[in-house]
Amino acid sequence: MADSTASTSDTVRPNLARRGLMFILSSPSGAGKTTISRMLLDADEEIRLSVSVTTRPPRPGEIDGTHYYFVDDAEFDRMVEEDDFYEWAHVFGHRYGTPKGRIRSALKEGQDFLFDIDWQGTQQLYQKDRQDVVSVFILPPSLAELRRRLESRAQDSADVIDARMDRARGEISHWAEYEYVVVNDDVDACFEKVRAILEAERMERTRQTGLIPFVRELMA
Ligand SMILES: Nc1nc2c(ncn2[C@@H]2O[C@H](COP(=O)(O)OP(=O)(O)O)[C@@H](O)[C@H]2O)c(=O)[nH]1
Ligand SMILES: Nc1ncnc2c1ncn2[C@@H]1O[C@H](COP(=O)(O)OP(=O)(O)O)[C@@H](O)[C@H]1O
Repeated sequence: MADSTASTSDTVRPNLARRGLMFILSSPSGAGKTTISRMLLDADEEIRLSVSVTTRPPRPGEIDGTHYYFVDDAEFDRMVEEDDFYEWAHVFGHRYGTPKGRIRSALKEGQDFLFDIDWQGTQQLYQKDRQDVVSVFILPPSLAELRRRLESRAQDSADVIDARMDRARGEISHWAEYEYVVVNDDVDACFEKVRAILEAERMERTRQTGLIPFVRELMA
């Protein structure tokens, strides 16, 4: 996590304090956002996944509390009533939501969060917290390749894959609401591009709260 350890030594690079950011990755289902998210979480210690709550059943290999918090409809209703969500939406006949947790206070301390959420959630986060959001939309190289990936993942029935393909055009139509758009053709190349966006956004001037005292000292 970033902290303010500006050193007086000329040889030590200061690690300036900064606000964390809310890094959103969205894509039509199957384009690869889960894959890219996991690569980013493995490679980068400063970003943490915002684990969503969902009413959809777990897929093989998904762990409760790690990939999602899996709840039933009654529990989701209770959380909505108690205003526990930052945002929530209906997707593919299930409900998905971002629990509030301690996101706001952690952002102030320089913690970055990764959000694997859809365009509806992205719009809600923009409305609530414009300054901290960075949004990336991932496109598949073609619709034929999108179907191939959904089939190769082998976790959905043929009906569910058809439904996801039907929805893909609708999801892609939201591409222009995102700041960055990356085509996921080669997965390593896509990952490097997404990582470069994150690195650049961390250096955005207004996010670097440690700059003012640092520059003041430089000029003193
Ligand atoms: N708005 C919103 N969307 C979410 C949330 N969590 C997941 N989603 C989206 O719900 C959609 C379906 O997710 P999932 O069932 O895991 O299937 P996927 O499309 O293969 O990732 C994806 O577009 C996710 O980005 C959330 O907390 N809020
Ligand atoms: N660039 C790529 N080339 C080939 N296969 C990919 C690529 N990116 C992801 N995949 C595969 O496509 C499938 C869907 O990817 P996933 O990350 O689950 O998508 P999403 O989270 O967007 O639904 C997975 O089996 C994944 O391993």
